[in-house]
Amino acid sequence: MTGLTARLTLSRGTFTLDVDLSVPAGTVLAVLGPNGAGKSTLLDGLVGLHRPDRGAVVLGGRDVTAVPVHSRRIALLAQDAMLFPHLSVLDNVAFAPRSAGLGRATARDRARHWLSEVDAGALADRGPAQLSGGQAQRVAVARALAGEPELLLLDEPLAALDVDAARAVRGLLRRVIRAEDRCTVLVTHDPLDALTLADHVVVLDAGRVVERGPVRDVLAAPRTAFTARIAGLNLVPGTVTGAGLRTGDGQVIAGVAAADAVAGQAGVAVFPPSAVAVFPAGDPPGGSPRNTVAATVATLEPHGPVIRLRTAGSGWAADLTPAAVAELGLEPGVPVRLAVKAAAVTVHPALD
Ligand SMILES: Nc1ncnc2c1ncn2[C@@H]1O[C@H](COP(=O)(O)OP(=O)(O)OP(=O)(O)O)[C@@H](O)[C@H]1O
Repeated sequence: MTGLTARLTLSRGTFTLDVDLSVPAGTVLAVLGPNGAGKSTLLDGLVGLHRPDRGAVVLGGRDVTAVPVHSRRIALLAQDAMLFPHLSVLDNVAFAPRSAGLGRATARDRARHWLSEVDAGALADRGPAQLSGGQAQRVAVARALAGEPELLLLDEPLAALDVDAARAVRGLLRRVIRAEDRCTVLVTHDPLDALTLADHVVVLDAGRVVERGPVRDVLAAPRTAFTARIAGLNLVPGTVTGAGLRTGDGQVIAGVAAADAVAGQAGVAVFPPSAVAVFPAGDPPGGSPRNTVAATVATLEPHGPVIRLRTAGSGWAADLTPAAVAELGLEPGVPVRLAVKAAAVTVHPALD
């Protein structure tokens, strides 16, 4: 197969990473996971900074497991641009083709091409110290691509940028990272990056892949609490019933079952915080059929234009307007009743 296939078992102290993945050429795989899940360790294993205890990294049909880092045709774009401070922007970008043996003039031509691809042609003669964070990251993208890697690794490439610069570089990456003869692995904390940049996603937890699939499928129907949280969704585990789901403590949540949910088997009820209404404690809401649960406000945090309330007890999240927060007198410790309409809840089979 062209593209990347990797089976890696490698240890770091008491931590073990044990994953297999494949990234067809021309596609982008996002890697999501909580802190300490093993995302950096995975990248180190792919780059060759860490020899696996077992397994193999096969890139474009070549087994590169024993190939030194610099000969693997892999480029890494990290959170910080890490440009060489003593070289001009142009020579930073020309560095990889120079290292690959191209003459100075040809390498510079290629660097100019990539700088223009990332809309940074006008920066060619500047030094790295004269660039904004967003400009430096643009140049770093050009530098990564100028080496014509078979595998491009992106390690939280937008994490150090402010919102506007992140948006611009995300758009740029969308435009340039996909190429027929290259595959890309993107490590990110942001589901938006996965949604906008990647075809497939794997979710790592404690060194193992706990979810994988097309990005939209995984984020729309997360099967683990971590994915539900980063996708911004509520997720309640339990057992699938004819009418929805029964939780471990006997609560029944009415919902719409996905086609592959089987009554009696493990499942998860999934619903967005925007579908959760908040009422004063003990005030049962009327109207259409709703699931209600007693809870206590744990945190209130701005989430775009709304306030995201998280509760202790049920752990559900709800989105409210600042006016509603004021009107209900919500603050940590206040008891509330949460309600979600059955029609807003979908029940999916769980992994285990
Ligand atoms: N040099 C090391 N020696 C021993 N253990 C390590 C070393 N580096 C990392 N670890 C451990 O390996 C595990 C995975 O770490 P890793 O950095 O790969 O996670 P991550 O998913 O990239 O986390 P983050 O999102 O915080 O960057 C963690 O438990 C970490 O403590």
